[in-house]
Formats: sequence, structure tokens, C-alpha cells
Amino acid sequence: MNQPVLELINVKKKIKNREIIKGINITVNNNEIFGFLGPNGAGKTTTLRMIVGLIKPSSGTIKICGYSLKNNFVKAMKNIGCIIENPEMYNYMSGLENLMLFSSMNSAISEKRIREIVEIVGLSNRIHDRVSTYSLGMRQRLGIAQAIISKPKLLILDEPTNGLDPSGIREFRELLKKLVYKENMSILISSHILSEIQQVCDRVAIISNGRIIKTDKVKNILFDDKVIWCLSNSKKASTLLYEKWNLKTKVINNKTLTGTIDNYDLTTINKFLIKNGINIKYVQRKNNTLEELFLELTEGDKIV
Ligand SMILES: Nc1ncnc2c1ncn2[C@@H]1O[C@H](COP(=O)(O)OP(=O)(O)OP(=O)(O)O)[C@@H](O)[C@H]1O
Repeated sequence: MNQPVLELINVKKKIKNREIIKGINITVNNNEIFGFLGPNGAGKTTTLRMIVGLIKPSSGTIKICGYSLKNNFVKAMKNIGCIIENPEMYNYMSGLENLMLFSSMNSAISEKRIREIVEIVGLSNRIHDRVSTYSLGMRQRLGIAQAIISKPKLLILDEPTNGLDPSGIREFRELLKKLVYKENMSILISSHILSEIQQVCDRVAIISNGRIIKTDKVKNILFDDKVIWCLSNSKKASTLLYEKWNLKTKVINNKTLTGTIDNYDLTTINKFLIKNGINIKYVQRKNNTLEELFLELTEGDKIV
């Protein structure tokens, strides 16, 4: 059965009489990396804290693998692994000792599973070294090993690449993709860094001021066929395109025109313009970035 691993239905949260989360709906499916994107203060951490049971919603329903947090807390929580704040580690112990200590609290975790997870997170070479000698990226991976050692269906990560260098971020991205197919799980990842979400997530929800303002597949959001023409007479070209195909374009200046061509064929459009006396210097296809989208949707809330 294709039951969502996570469902938020009209979830609201009031803190000190202020509505921080204003009725949000989110569904995360099986084997999906889902990005939760928004500027500082939008409500990401508050939402994640509700999902992992650290705080309660004021109203609405949260279900994990079909279990409601309110009515079936223990069963729901068994399906979640998370890193909300920095993972707590014993620095004077090795990575392996940390994992063994953590696993001793759960008799179902075998030594074989510990070895398996160390391999998956790519720490085999350093697992006997003290955690105090680990880089931030290695600590992060050990934290993930700890969070998913008991095979949850959903891993939740709050701004996980904060402080990582570019190569650490790249390795981290690869690890997340690997987890989805090797561990057969889903990942919910919050971030205010657009490029991070863009490259790793299947779908995103954009939150601004406690409201979800857009949920869609990343590829739908990014590839909307924007075109920029640099040509001899933009006004005339714009009129021609409108008369021929009802295609709306925007005249930027005498020589520059932009527009979204949807399903039209760009070569056909260009041939038509040339045939009608327009000289084309160059044509550039432009994919919308999440940043542009975000600015359009929120009219300027800060996000990087
Ligand atoms: N315990 C609290 N008491 C009062 N206000 C709070 C509390 N927790 C959160 N808020 C407010 O709720 C809003 C959302 O905060 P939240 O931490 O969820 O945002 P965020 O999207 O995670 O931002 P950041 O990326 O900065 O962590 C903010 O305006 C914050 O000040």
C-alpha cells in the first residue's frame, strides 16, 4: 500500500498568543526526498519540532506511517529518525563506541546492523578513531548513522549542511540519495539554502510567515521555459508573436524581449521572427531558480 510516511493536516501552532504556524498541509511519500524551504523565522523548526513530538500542535493532525502522533505516539515515533539540533556525541569515545552505546538502549539492533550502517554512511575507515578527531561532515554522518540505525521510514534533518564546506555538502547530498534506495526510506530536509534543496530534493514545500505558499516537484518549479531574445526590434517581435500564437512576451528594452514559451517550439518561433524581418543576435533559455520563484511568491522575504 502506498501510504504516505508523513501527513500534516491543517496543523496550527500558537505560541504566546501568536499564531506561528497557520494551518499547514504537507505529505511526504515513500522513497522521496522532500525539501522544506523558507527564510529565517518562517516556521521550519517549529514545524519539525511538532513532527518529532518535542512540542504539540495547537490544532490539526500529524500522522507518521498512518499513526497519529496524538493517539499513537510510540508507534508513530518508531518510524522517525531525526537530527533537529546538533547530534550529541561522546567526543572521547570512538564513532563505533558511540553507536554501540546508543544501540545498547535498543536490543533489536545487532552488531551486523551497526557494521552495515557504518558502511552506508561511509565511516568504515575512521570508525575506530575518537569522535574528537572527526570533521564536521564526519560527525554529521555519524549523527545520521545514529538516527537511522533502527531503520525508521522517515529521516528528518533541520538545516543539516550549516557549517559544512562545499565538498562536505556534496558528499552529504550523495549520502542522502544513497539512503533513500539502500535503506528504503524518505527524508524531510529543511533549509534556507536554495541550491541545496534544488539539487537533492524530489519535491519542495515553500513556507513563508507560517504558511505553505507552494508545494511542487522541483523539476516543475525550475523548468518553465523562460526565453530571452536579443534582437533587432523587440516591440515588433512582441506584436508578431502575439498576433501569430497569442504568445505574451515582455519588452525589456528596444533590443531585448523575454517570455515563457510553454509548449511552443523555439526553432519554429525563431524562424517565424526571421522570416518577418527580425534579426536575432542570440536566444537564451533561462530556467527559473528557486530563488527567483521565492522572490516572486513572497515579494522579497530574505532567502539565499
Ligand atoms: N518558544 C517560542 N516563543 C516565542 N516565539 C517563538 C518560539 N519559537 C519560535 N518562535 C517564533 O516563531 C517564528 C518561527 O520560528 P522558527 O524557528 O520555526 O523559524 P525557522 O523557519 O526555523 O527559522 P530559522 O531558519 O531562523 O531557524 C519566529 O518568528 C520565532 O521567533
